[in-house]
Amino acid sequence: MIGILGAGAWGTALAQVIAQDGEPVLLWAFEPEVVAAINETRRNPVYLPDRPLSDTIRATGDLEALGACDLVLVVPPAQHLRGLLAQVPGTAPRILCAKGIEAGTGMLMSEVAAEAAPGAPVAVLSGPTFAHEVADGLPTAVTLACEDAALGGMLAGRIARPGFRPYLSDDVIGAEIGGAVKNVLAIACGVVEGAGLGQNARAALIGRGFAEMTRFGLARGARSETLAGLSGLGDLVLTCSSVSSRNFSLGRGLGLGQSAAALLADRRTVAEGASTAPVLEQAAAKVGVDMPIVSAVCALLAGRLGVQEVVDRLLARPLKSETV
Ligand SMILES: NC(=O)c1ccc[n+]([C@@H]2O[C@H](COP(=O)([O-])OP(=O)(O)OC[C@H]3O[C@@H](n4cnc5c(N)ncnc54)[C@H](O)[C@@H]3O)[C@@H](O)[C@H]2O)c1
Ligand SMILES: O=P(O)(O)OC[C@H](O)CO
Repeated sequence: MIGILGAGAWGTALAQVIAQDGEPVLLWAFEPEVVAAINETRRNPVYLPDRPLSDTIRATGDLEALGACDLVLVVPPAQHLRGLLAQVPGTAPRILCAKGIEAGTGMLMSEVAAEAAPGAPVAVLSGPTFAHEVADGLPTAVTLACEDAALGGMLAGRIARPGFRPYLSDDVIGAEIGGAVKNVLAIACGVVEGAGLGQNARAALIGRGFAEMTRFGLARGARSETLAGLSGLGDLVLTCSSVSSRNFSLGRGLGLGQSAAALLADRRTVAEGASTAPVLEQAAAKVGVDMPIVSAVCALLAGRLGVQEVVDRLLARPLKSETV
């Protein structure tokens, strides 16, 4: 049986994909009301409303119950991954689906998992995947990265479905960096939208943001073809183009003049870029990588600079070569 840790929009959508052919899925939810709603109404009204769920999905609030699963998809917000994963017994493979960098440690999710769940092999699932589209069965392709090619192939076979196509990679760090960095860049693109800076500016941010992602990724040992693939450029384009992205929507609010504190207060859904941005800025400085767009997002989120100041500063930087 496949277990899923986290019944937000993404964990619930993944449960629905996997259960579509009748495979049993055990879905752990943090909130008791979500557990009850899924089991009693076949819906997740909090995080994925209006999508009927398969009868073979059973929800639980007991993390230890995931120990009975032969594969666990790990889908909580990045900042909760360590504490939750440490409570799941056993050494069954874990597929890490959260996109972010841990605050305080600067660790990628695979590095956190190595500490929190030693002995359990890990893979990373990342790519352009709006949960509501996946839950609706629309065609989706993802990167599934695993250092052990044989295990990766086995895991791909376990989760592939007719409309859900994993592409294999052995570049775990590359897949993680693409997913974490694009969330921060999506905030920047949302700012462009909210402030009415135009489509040229949005395309420039995607292009130069990808240069930042590539510089940082290469410095951390990622491969350029991974960053140019589904989990990097693919997800960057998706998330920088639509208010379906929570990160883009957060940026749009900043661009409209709202404060980050007001935008982040009381929200139940996660915008991972907000917590990843400052730790990414620190991690980049540590490896000597310049990430001016990421730094601009940090300044906006912290309220140190306004939108116009950030734009002026980015445009006033010394002229330079386009190459990464
Ligand atoms: N939603 C998507 O389209 C999507 C797609 C791909 C990847 N992801 C990634 O998946 C991860 C989960 O995102 P999501 O969209 O499913 O979440 P969500 O925004 O839909 O829901 C928030 C989640 O946080 C959990 N949560 C809140 N407080 C908690 C606490 N104190 N302890 C533990 N859990 C708590 C909730 O139970 C819920 O599962 C993120 O890293 C996100 O970047 C999301
Ligand atoms: O809504 P966002 O910004 O968290 O993006 C969701 C997914 O990561 C898109 O691939």
